[in-house]
Amino acid sequence: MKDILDAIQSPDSTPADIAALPLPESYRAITVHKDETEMFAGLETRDKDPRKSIHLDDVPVPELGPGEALVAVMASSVNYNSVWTSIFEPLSTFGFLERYGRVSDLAKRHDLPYHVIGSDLAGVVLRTGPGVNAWQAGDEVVAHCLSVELESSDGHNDTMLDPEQRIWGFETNFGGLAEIALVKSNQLMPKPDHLSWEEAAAPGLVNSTAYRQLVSRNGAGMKQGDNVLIWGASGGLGSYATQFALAGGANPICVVSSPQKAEICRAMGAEAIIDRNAEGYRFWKDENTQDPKEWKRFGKRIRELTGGEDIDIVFEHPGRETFGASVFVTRKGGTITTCASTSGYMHEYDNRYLWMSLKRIIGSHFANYREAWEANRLIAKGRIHPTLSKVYSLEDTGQAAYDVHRNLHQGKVGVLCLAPEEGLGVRDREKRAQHLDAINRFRNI
Ligand SMILES: C/C=C/C(=O)SCCNC(=O)CCNC(=O)[C@H](O)C(C)(C)COP(=O)(O)OP(=O)(O)OC[C@H]1O[C@@H](n2cnc3c(N)ncnc32)[C@H](O)[C@@H]1OP(=O)(O)O
Ligand SMILES: NC(=O)C1=CN([C@@H]2O[C@H](COP(=O)(O)OP(=O)(O)OC[C@H]3O[C@@H](n4cnc5c(N)ncnc54)[C@H](OP(=O)(O)O)[C@@H]3O)[C@@H](O)[C@H]2O)C=CC1
Repeated sequence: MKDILDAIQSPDSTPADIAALPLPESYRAITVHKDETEMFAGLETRDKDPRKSIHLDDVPVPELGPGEALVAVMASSVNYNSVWTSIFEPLSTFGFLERYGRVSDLAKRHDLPYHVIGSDLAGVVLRTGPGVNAWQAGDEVVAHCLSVELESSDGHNDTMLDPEQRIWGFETNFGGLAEIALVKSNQLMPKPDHLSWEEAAAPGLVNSTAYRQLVSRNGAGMKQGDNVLIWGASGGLGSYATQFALAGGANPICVVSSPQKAEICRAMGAEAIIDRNAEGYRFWKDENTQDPKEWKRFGKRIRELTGGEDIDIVFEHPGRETFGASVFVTRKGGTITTCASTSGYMHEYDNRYLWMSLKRIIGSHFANYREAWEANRLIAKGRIHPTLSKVYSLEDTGQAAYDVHRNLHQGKVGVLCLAPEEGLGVRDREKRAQHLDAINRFRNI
């Protein structure tokens, strides 16, 4: 692995040099173990500790198949899906690997007693499989996390609709929180050249998801002037949704839970900010009963911030706790677009406010190939910026996942895999200098 790192870091290395490097037999990877899926049985969700289930193991390098690439991972990032994997909720991800393993002989590689997790990477292509022409050894890349087979016509207009659609590193094995990752070559995209490895690895999953959910016609199709309510506006998804709203001429109404997070939103350029903690909204009176008076108080606050207007688009992901309020505060004909249910997936809302006011709920999930590419292009052009706050070593990934699970983090949390330190991998210093403040906005808060 040292030879690989030396070659990547040497300015004299050619693609042929990288292609000629022998692959190691094994590599260090963040895993969860199949024989531990019951380890948290009986505990409350918040008490399930990713530091106990996440391991750093030496695992064999997987066989490379047609249309695939092996990538030396310089840096990765923690996504909430790795938190779900590590607490075995809502399902153990080993069920996904078993199901994938039944698809073909090649897919059987993924069905193992350990799961190498992680759905983001920035790194360097080491090897490509038969049929890969667009990428070669030595290319500096990021990878989006959409894995599809594309053998059914269902996915030919929108690759997210492929019946064999999976999230790499969550529903497949050999993910990005590791020194080497296995991807389909169609997941590869050029690494933004003004960013370091860890900055480039941070946006992928959440930026692409926010792009489809908010901007794309497959999601809410946001337009100029829209009032967009963004839950968790300084979190992983929200920090990109806020940037898309601002860059697209919309008006983000940012919901956060602390003065520091409010300050981050202000620094991004948002003006309408609600501190849900300071204002003490309690949308649920008890576990089974919502309080419409609280929805109204929340809606009144939104009207104060918008000069009397209601919400055109709600960017939803907290789920059960907020969904009733989200449906209520949306304007006539408006849209609630949801990609998750962090606080619980059995939602409850007053349907009269949906049908009588002709509102729409749109389900959104990651992004198709093209949307992921467009979202990455905006990062590469310096129109949207990474929101990296803190960087951990591969050894400390369990702690990084714990921080995200406990909502102790800001924006995105990075992980160094092969990169020996932060700040490496920047190729275009001039472009970087133009955007330096924005790139560092979330750092060390
Ligand atoms: C990019 C990052 C993203 C994120 O972070 S997202 C957040 C993390 N992700 C999650 O939390 C999602 C985790 N996934 C899940 O919870 C589950 O993945 C689903 C609930 C989405 C699906 O459940 P399942 O059990 O995997 O599949 P079924 O579709 O419920 O299939 C079970 C059986 O039900 C049958 N079935 C499905 N639809 C119908 C129908 N319309 N009518 C009759 N039967 C149906 C199937 O065929 C199958 O059957 P048979 O067990 O016999 O094979
Ligand atoms: N379907 C898909 O493609 C994707 C789904 N997801 C899912 O989306 C969810 C969020 O992911 P991500 O943004 O990366 O996570 P983060 O934890 O980084 O951010 C989520 C933010 O939501 C806010 N929040 C959390 N709980 C609540 C609550 N009960 N009520 C109101 N606000 C809350 C918090 O902000 P604050 O405390 O400041 O209010 C938090 O910072 C996860 O469940 C994840 O699995 C993520 C990416 C893709």
